[in-house]
Amino acid sequence: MPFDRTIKIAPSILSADFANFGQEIRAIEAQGADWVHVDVMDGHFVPNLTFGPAMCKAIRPHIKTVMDVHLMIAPVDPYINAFAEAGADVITAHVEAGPHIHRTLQAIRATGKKSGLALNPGTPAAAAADLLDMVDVICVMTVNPGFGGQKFIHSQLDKIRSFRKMIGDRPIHIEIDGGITSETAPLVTAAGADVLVAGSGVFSGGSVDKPEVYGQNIAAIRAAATAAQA
Ligand SMILES: O=C(CO)[C@H](O)[C@H](O)COP(=O)(O)O
Ligand SMILES: [Fe+2]
Repeated sequence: MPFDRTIKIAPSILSADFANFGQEIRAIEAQGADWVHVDVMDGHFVPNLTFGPAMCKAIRPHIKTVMDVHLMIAPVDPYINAFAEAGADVITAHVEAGPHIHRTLQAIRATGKKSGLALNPGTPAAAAADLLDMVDVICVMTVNPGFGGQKFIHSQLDKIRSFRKMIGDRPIHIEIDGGITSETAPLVTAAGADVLVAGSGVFSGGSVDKPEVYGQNIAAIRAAATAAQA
């Protein structure tokens, strides 16, 4: 996974057809997805339940790009090896998920995978300041985690700008998760983001029988994002 800051679109399969993940993943990749974002929820850290490592392992052979696993679970540490073995390329944990996030990031790095650190909307950028040497991806949540299709929280733009300054020229992606559309994409890339997760923004209106809609949605988000990139 070589580092560069060209805009990457990471469709979240939370908005895909759950009975058809293999075909859905092949469709979004054929239509231009750069990463595939997988939202793991435990019904405890967030008020929703989705997938575990077995599901990640089952979909892995369908992913040719990057498997970006967003863990919304607490505790995290007992499950890191399972998600690494399931084939994740990026494993992201939440700073709010426990008292020992530095240990969690060490454990992710020890698997040889890229480490991600996610922050809820109520958590300031400063919470990550002493962790940047342990992090490959900062994930700024622009919705409260737990559900797709929520409205973008504009107050997070200042946090993205703070991270852009804090990171400087370190090889750390700034990923934005929640409420990304072709309207909100330019706001976040102007503020400094380079990886854009989009669930409803990519999947709405399309299907495996109408994959060109995924392509149009991805292209519209990418064009708006790229034109505004800081
Ligand atoms: O982590 C998430 C929710 O907790 C999802 O990745 C995110 O909400 C994507 O969905 P949408 O683009 O529809 O907001
Ligand atoms: Fe996510």
